[in-house]
Amino acid sequence: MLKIGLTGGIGSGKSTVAKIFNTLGIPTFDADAAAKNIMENDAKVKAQLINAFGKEIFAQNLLNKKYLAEIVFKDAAKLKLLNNITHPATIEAAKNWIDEQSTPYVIKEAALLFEAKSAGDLDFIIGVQSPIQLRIQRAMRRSNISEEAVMQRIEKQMDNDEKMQLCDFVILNDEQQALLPQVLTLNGKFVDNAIKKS
Ligand SMILES: CC(C)(COP(=O)(O)OP(=O)(O)OC[C@H]1O[C@@H](n2cnc3c(N)ncnc32)[C@H](O)[C@@H]1O)[C@@H](O)C(=O)NCCC(=O)NCCS
Ligand SMILES: Nc1ncnc2c1ncn2[C@@H]1O[C@H](COP(=O)(O)OP(=O)(O)OP(=O)(O)O)[C@@H](O)[C@H]1O
Repeated sequence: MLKIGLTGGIGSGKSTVAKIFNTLGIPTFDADAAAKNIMENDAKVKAQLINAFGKEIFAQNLLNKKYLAEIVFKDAAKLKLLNNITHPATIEAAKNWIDEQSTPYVIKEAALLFEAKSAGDLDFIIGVQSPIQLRIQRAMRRSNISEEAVMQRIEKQMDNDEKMQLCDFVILNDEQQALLPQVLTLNGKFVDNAIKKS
């Protein structure tokens, strides 16, 4: 089975592209959602988080995302501490999930594939590219945060041009080019490749 990574900066449209693959019957793993699930439900991770950031980051067992985001995206050392707690468990969850799938290929969607050094296990990586102004507007609207807060996150991610150069394929999500034909072309390539590999 082929393992395909799907990455891109904040607001680039990764989840939107992942949904299209999903409608074609391709299973997709969402690393952001998995990380949140682990943070709220894995007792060991939860204890490490409380130890690092205080019990205030949980309210009635739910992660107070706004509060935690305000702490970590302002402070590189605290973000590193958070990443060191969440990334190994999320990478492990992705591996376990991939082992359970049986389609010709699967998609792992993660904003930080390269930053978290989890790209090595994948056969191909798709990057989703969007103009920076669109990304900022989408992220502001989607998460109800300020432009400054979006910029703080962008500064913590790998330079976008560098990220796209590391990808095998790039999908352009500029709201001019249609996404579906781009996804269908890649789907054809991956199915062919999976057949050759088997
Ligand atoms: C800090 C948290 C609580 C903020 O939650 P919030 O709902 O506001 O954002 P969400 O998780 O939906 O992320 C939105 C986008 O922010 C960016 N982002 C998230 N975490 C990080 C990070 N550690 N470093 C850089 N950018 C990040 C990504 O582009 C992501 O797609 C949350 O992002 C988190 O728990 N992050 C740590 C886990 C993690 O690394 N997730 C990403 C796995 S790829
Ligand atoms: N082509 C598009 N046309 C219209 N809206 C779009 C398009 N692509 C993305 N969006 C919107 O922009 C927002 C961000 O998109 P999406 O969640 O897919 O990005 P993402 O890369 O997964 O973001 P993040 O890293 O911030 O989680 C969403 O509200 C989505 O509906």
